[in-house]
Amino acid sequence: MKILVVGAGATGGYFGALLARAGEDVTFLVRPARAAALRGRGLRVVGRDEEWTVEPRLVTADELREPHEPYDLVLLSVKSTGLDRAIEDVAPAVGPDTAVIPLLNGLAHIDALNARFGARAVLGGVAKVVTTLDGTGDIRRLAPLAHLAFGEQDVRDGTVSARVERIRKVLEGAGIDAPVPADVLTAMWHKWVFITTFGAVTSLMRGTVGDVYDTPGGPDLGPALLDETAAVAAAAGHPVTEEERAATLAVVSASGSPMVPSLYRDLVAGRPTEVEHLFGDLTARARALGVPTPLLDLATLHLRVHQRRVDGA
Ligand SMILES: NC(=O)C1=CN([C@@H]2O[C@H](COP(=O)(O)OP(=O)(O)OC[C@H]3O[C@@H](n4cnc5c(N)ncnc54)[C@H](OP(=O)(O)O)[C@@H]3O)[C@@H](O)[C@H]2O)C=CC1
Ligand SMILES: CC(C)(CO)C(=O)C(=O)O
Repeated sequence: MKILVVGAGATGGYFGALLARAGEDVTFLVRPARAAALRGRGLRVVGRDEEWTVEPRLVTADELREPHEPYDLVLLSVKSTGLDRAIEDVAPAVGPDTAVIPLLNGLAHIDALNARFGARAVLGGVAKVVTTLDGTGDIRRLAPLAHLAFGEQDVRDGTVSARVERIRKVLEGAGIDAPVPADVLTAMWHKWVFITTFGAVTSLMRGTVGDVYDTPGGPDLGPALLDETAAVAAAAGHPVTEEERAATLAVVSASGSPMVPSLYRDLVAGRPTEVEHLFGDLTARARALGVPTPLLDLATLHLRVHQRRVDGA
């Protein structure tokens, strides 16, 4: 299977490195600065008990415009802020039989991808990894998750298509946990509920889960935010199960927990965040559905003020 990973950052770099290490035919679409860094030191993954490097095959957008065989699978792993550019850059790689799996959190990218490539090409995807790019460009693995749930967008009953089965085998062969949910769009909604709850708790309070939870009044914030995010999902037709609710609460209600999401890491590092994709979109949908979300609105405003500063406005 010919695989193109768009972006060799925290998520794409990690999944792509696992696939390359397993001997799969993987190429990374990267921009020139990342290409130069990767040519110099390889694609290195470091974690608590691991340190390994693959020599990645690289292609830039200009090179991808040269004639080539279409790819079978594209893993799209850019941040939402780079989505429009990435869609244009990857377009020459997408042929009539190419499957595109996005790893982004949120949901709006599905519409953008459908509009550009047609809904048949685009699968839903939910990535659960805890990775970050460190100052040297290495992929730093912060927790032992390597999970990529995916499936056909129009399936609601867990039916596994032939191409999904083929892709699942390849992912699992590389050590990636690759379940096919009954309804991948619902799974994406539920990850969105989780990440906005977790993102709002930590970003609004500028602290880890433990910092917030261990402060008087702090334990109330996670459940209150989850009530709002889950209410939007339910109104949109994707109610969160009790089990998922409990799983999210367990993450945001943990004394001493050092956990933060990638959104928080971007915020405190002064980088752009995915505020519009994750929070702007969710609160707009809440308005349209008539669901009040005062805490989410506050988190959105907080992140927008940061974004305005980053943009130099
Ligand atoms: N980090 C995590 O633990 C998780 C993140 N996610 C989600 O995954 C998505 C990706 O996040 P993450 O991997 O952390 O982001 P990163 O910023 O670490 O990686 C994105 C990479 O995409 C590259 N890129 C951007 N535009 C292009 C382009 N046009 N062509 C080629 N490369 C491009 C960037 O490279 P350059 O150096 O050129 O800017 C960067 O290396 C987000 O939506 C995030 O919310 C989901 C689960 C976990
Ligand atoms: C919380 C986590 C790590 C789960 O995959 C995530 O999606 C993020 O940090 O953006």
